[in-house]
Amino acid sequence: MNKNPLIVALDFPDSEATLEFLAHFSGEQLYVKVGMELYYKEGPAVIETLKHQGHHIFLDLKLHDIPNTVKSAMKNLAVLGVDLVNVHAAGGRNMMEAAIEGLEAGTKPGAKRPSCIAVTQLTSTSEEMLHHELLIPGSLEHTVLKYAELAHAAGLDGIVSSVLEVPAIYSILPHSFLTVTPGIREFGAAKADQVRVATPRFAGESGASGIVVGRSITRADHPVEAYKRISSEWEDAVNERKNSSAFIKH
Ligand SMILES: O=C(O)c1cc(=O)[nH]c(=O)n1[C@@H]1O[C@H](COP(=O)(O)O)[C@@H](O)[C@H]1O
Repeated sequence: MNKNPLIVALDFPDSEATLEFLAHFSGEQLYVKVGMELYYKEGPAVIETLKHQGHHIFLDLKLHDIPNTVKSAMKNLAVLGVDLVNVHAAGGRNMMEAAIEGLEAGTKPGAKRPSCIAVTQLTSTSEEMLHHELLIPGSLEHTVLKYAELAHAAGLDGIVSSVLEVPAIYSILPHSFLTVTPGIREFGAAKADQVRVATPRFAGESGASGIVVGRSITRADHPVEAYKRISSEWEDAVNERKNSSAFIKH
């Protein structure tokens, strides 16, 4: 993953709507995320189109199945030549190891294997939901930390969590381990279905490796302005943090 990207979630119904949105950026190469909505409609063709336009791609299909199935599916995803893919850490260590094996098997000779990250607990999950619906006791942070440790032990490149858990993750894992954080909202903006949210500035101050931003940009009246405003808030905070004496280089 390139340094501290702002990843734009292309949560659109089809290629047409996606390309219409990207046209606002007049050829600028972005880091984009293709999720289930778009991929299940358009399949590999949309990945080809986005690659052709020069965008970096996070293919967010959140695999969660038995190890053998995940391994075979990841082999097929690696063939697409995307930059980043993901699984649910709740699938367990064997499943995450199988994901890496599949990606290695599917990566073309000489090409870089896609990075693979594990969703710890969705940013739409609250601690109350964790206890009463998922029946996981203890604090939400503790669960995220345990899943992050498991993902690290399985050889994954990082995790997805909310910004709120990032400092705790880096108290136990190296800074080379990626923390990709959705649930980003500008100050005062509506949370919608997200629970564990943070501003772009707080994400940068907390040491997140990257942020994922969807509706705040894709549904904005002026998407390019929203993108620029959010990315400069994020990048300024990242740079201030790196320049501060408290930042330890790993
Ligand atoms: O894996 C993800 O990208 C993801 C994990 C998570 O815990 N929470 C989460 O919101 N996401 C994705 O990040 C994006 C957030 O969208 P907005 O809430 O519109 O900014 C969506 O595409 C989600 O699918």
